[in-house]
Amino acid sequence: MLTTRDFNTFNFIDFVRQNPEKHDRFELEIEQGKAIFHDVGIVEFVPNQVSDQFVCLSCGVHGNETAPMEIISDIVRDILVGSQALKVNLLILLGNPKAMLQQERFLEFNLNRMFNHHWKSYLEADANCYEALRAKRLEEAVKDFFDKSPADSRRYHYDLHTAIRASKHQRFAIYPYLDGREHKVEQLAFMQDCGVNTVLLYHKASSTFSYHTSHHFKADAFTVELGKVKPFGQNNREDFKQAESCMRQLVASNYHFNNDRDVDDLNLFAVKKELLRVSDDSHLNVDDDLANFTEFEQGFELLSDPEEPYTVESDGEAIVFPNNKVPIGQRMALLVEPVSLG
Ligand SMILES: O=C(O)CCC(=O)N[C@@H](CCC(=O)O)C(=O)O
Ligand SMILES: [Zn+2]
Repeated sequence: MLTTRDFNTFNFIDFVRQNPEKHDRFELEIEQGKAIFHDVGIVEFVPNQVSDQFVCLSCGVHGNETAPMEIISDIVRDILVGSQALKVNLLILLGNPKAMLQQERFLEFNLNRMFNHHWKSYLEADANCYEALRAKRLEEAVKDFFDKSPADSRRYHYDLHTAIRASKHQRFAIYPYLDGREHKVEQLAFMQDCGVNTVLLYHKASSTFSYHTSHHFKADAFTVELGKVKPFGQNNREDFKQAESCMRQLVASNYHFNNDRDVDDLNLFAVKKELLRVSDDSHLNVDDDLANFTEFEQGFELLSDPEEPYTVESDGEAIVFPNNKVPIGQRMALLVEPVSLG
């Protein structure tokens, strides 16, 4: 149990490390409101003054993506201490505690392919599947949180990640499919302010966390890739300064979303095609360390497969998230092309 004395030295990552399985729910009165420790890696902050903003910040959905966890841990400590203003309803999530303990992307299955209720089929196959149980728990947590938000309130979810490999665009975000709703200039401008100069517009429903909250709660949601995967303690926090500062402004209700902003400098891409593993023989003909957004020339056989190979159709098609180590049926890469806002 925590006491006020511990706040200055509180480290959210260590706290999760010490209680990776389960802990009882407990509440703390803090100067700025209330902190509710619902479960492992699930903390809600309720500000003293009623707010119509409901912000969810998640990190560690992949256990080896350490920089966002370090940032969120510092924000949690500073709210507890009182040096970070708390003016919004805030839900903090550390996605995959057990994978975090091992600094692995996941234990058995990719947690970020289990949202939008996809965990159900994994639980049917194995009732103890850790990642499926965790996806279910995280879905409950965001539901309980956003269900408290009145219809006319603002809901946000930024799911913070780092990518496996380098990227031609150092920071980029995925704007999940909006089921026909319009992309918001204010959100793209927020990404720009976070130091994210590239946004990928997703083309269909998916099983990611950001699509889940966007779809079910109409949250303004993004998966944000803030840099490259590194072990704990080896992240250069300067590289993440802009994003951290924007998240802190959001929590303090000091960030002003503006739909009149100019986002012409942003690189926008749309998904042209998802390359799926269709058989054991599916193989991407790229180096493991190929940078995200690398472009290819027409005619290059990018994906070899006896049944469904893929040859680049036009110059300039670029690849994002290439991964030869995914199970059959999952995406091996995204093929993207530049677009402008319609
Ligand atoms: O670097 C990689 O190959 C993967 C980085 C990562 O974890 N990306 C997310 C993107 C989620 C989305 O499409 O919104 C993921 O693959 O889960
Ligand atoms: Zn990730």
